[in-house]
Amino acid sequence: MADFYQNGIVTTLHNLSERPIESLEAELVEFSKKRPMALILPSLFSELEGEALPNIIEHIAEVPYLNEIVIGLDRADEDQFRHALDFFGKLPQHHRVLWNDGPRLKALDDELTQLGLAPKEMGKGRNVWYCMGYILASGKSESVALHDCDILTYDRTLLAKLIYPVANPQFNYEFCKGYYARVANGKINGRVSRLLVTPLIRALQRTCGFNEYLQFMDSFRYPLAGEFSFRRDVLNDIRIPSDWGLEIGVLSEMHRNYNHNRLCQADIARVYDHKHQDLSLHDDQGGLSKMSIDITKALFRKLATQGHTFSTEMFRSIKATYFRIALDFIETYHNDAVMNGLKLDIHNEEKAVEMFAQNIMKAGQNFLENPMETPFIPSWNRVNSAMPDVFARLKDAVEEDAKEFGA
Ligand SMILES: O=C(O)[C@H](O)COP(=O)(O)O
Repeated sequence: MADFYQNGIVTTLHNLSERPIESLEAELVEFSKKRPMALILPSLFSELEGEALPNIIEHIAEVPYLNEIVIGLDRADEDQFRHALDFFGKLPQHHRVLWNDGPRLKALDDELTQLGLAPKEMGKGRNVWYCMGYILASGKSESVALHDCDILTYDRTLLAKLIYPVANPQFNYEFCKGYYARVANGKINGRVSRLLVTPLIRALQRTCGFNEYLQFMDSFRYPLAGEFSFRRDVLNDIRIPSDWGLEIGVLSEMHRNYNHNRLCQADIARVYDHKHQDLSLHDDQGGLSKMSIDITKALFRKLATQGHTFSTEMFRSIKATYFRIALDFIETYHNDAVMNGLKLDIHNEEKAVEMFAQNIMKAGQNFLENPMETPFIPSWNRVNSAMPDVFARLKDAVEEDAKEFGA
């Protein structure tokens, strides 16, 4: 039986019973009358050809409570977009595919670039941002869930549990973050979450002194989960990073905009596995190496907005403190694995920690050299005030694409 502890400052909604999916969904269908629901799927074209997404779509096709599905499609040419329309055409729910590389959405993006309002980097953050804009533009949904398209262990229970906290009209949550055990195929995964994020937050708590934001971040059981849900009004004011700091950035924005009692996390899956990226030991522009630098910079930036000052010496002591804590964590994870009959390769874990430690210095140096650099995409409120017809235009572009390229 799962635990029921509330160890952090954010409410945790656990999996305390094996509640049948039919019973959860029956409730969600009732909720949807008061709070219509949407799902955002940020996807790469390559994921349509992978192992995970076809199964995800089969499951979603069975979901009875969704009012709309918004798919953000990245890295697709015209033929691939046509194929994507066909692929997602299996969904019986109302859905739209945002062809982010198509001429219509590109033209809008170019205009936003001229106003200095477009995302500066390609990637998931940009994709999610346009999907959020589309949800605001369509104005049809009140509660919105978002999850990755590379989940190998997908089951529609994940979606039901993810959206439930923001869908139940008796609950007051504005935002819910998903969590799950990252154990699959006899191994403990989640290298960046386990070996960078948690030990770095603990190291920052030691070096920067008590900080409520760090306590807040430490409350999340899986801070890098790509699954979260929110009420529609969250979308107006959120600023999201376009780099790998997306998940951390979303949590930081929730901390800035809402009281803790409006936020929660929920246990959404018994098992979870996704596509694993390379550690990328020798190239800090790719894989988990780039991810770790972006995440570390996101944490430094947020602390700087809270009045913390940083210097090379400070980063050195953060790195040393991190390193000690992370090595102790490896022992903890190892013992946990052994007791459960799982595998944990200590050598690989230490290699990852050594690289993350170096990347903390790189992120720090980068922060000192470019203190004003920000990967944040402007909020939709700001974009709407600079371009008052932006929502109508975004919606029209998507509709026109659907008309022109659909079957
Ligand atoms: O969640 C994480 O820590 C990263 O996405 C890496 O996950 P992995 O180690 O399971 O590939």
